[in-house]
Amino acid sequence: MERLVITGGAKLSGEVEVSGSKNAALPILMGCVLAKSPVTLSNIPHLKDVTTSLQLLATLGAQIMIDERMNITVDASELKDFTAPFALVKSMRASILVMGPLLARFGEAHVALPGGCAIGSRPVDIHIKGMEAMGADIRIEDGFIHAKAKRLQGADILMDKVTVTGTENLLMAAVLAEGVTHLRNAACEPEVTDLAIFLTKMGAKITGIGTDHLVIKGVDELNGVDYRVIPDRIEAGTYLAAAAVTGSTITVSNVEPVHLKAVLAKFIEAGCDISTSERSIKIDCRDRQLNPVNVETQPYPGFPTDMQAQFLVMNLLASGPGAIRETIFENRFMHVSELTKMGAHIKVEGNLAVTPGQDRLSGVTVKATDLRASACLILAALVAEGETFVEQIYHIDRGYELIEEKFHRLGANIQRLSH
Ligand SMILES: CC(=O)N[C@H]1[C@@H](OP(=O)(O)OP(=O)(O)OC[C@H]2O[C@@H](n3ccc(=O)[nH]c3=O)[C@H](O)[C@@H]2O)O[C@H](CO)[C@@H](O)[C@@H]1O
Ligand SMILES: C=C(OP(=O)(O)O)C(=O)O
Repeated sequence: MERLVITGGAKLSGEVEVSGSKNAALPILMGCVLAKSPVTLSNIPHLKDVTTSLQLLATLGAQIMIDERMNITVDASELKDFTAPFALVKSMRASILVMGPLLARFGEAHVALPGGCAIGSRPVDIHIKGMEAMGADIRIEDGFIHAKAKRLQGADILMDKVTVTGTENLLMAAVLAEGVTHLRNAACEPEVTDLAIFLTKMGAKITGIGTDHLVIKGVDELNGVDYRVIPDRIEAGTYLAAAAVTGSTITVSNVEPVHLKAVLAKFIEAGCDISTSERSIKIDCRDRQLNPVNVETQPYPGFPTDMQAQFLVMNLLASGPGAIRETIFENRFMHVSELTKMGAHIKVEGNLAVTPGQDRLSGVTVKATDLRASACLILAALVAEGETFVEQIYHIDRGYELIEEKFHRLGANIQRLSH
């Protein structure tokens, strides 16, 4: 079992380049199923979830080619299978995103039900209801969602909750449907927008991109394109938080600062100096103690739930009491018990995590429980006294490309151990 060992206390410096966005790459990879000719994607991060997506596409019969610059070509012109097996869906919930494209183009999809995940129950009822509203016949049997439709029909869909993958799945279903679809209360995350722009380049007719009301006029077919995926705003935010907790100054490059507006506002409130240029963000937190901040997670453009764990570590080390309220997922404080092992004082009441503020943590052995929990344990380890061993790091490999190399280049004392 691989694990990370981190010796705390090093200051960070220099520049780190952010990889392509996981949460944009995954729906766009699934969106390749919609095209009659090959799609070539660049800035795709080298991550476990991307490998799983490519395995899924290959299982369906797509041809995959990867060139020496890591551009990925997906040729889904002829697919022979419409089933997403449990083995793949269980390791990556985003596999559900193959349902909309398969149903829209081939009239058939069989997708294993995604299991309960560490951060909450994460149902897919909104995806299913939306596709039913578009005329799909859906049955759940033997742990699979079986969906069929002659041709999906445009519909007026008001989603009960703001759901990122729900919006993406229904958007991909709608682009080849007959007639006009309205997706109301749609998620506005930059990753949804990136998918919509990608689909538009393939020939889809979508208006309202970037708003909570998407209007899609179905077309008969979509064609392959070359497309570059946006940078990962959560990876960028994680490195900025690492600089904040270690009292360092670093520059994060290949980033879209506008995607991090709510997050940057909280860094500034925490007392960090932030300066942005078109594609980079510089943070300077030298010679100061962080101010505590109050954070409430919200759909975009609000503060992202995927940055909540990292800000909890910032609050831990702040000069006074701070509070983090998680409103998106009902069980996203799994990192709290691991941080407590490191000497953290955190009181959780329902969806609120309150920290009094403290100035030291101790290195121990901790377990990563989910992707962003693993990131926050690394941040805590960077400041802890002594060595911290982070176990179950397969979680982190789902979402952070070359994490120990990137941190090492910034000056952190971090190593991957294979035993
Ligand atoms: C691959 C990907 O893009 N993952 C992101 C996506 O997850 P994901 O798309 O799974 O998260 P959602 O936006 O769907 O979830 C938001 C809330 O809606 C609920 N819900 C969702 C769908 C549904 O059919 N019914 C329902 O009740 C969920 O349980 C949750 O409470 O958005 C989350 C919220 O920004 C991020 O944390 C994840 O990193
Ligand atoms: C929760 C996350 O991912 P996923 O939806 O793929 O589990 C995440 O990226 O923080």
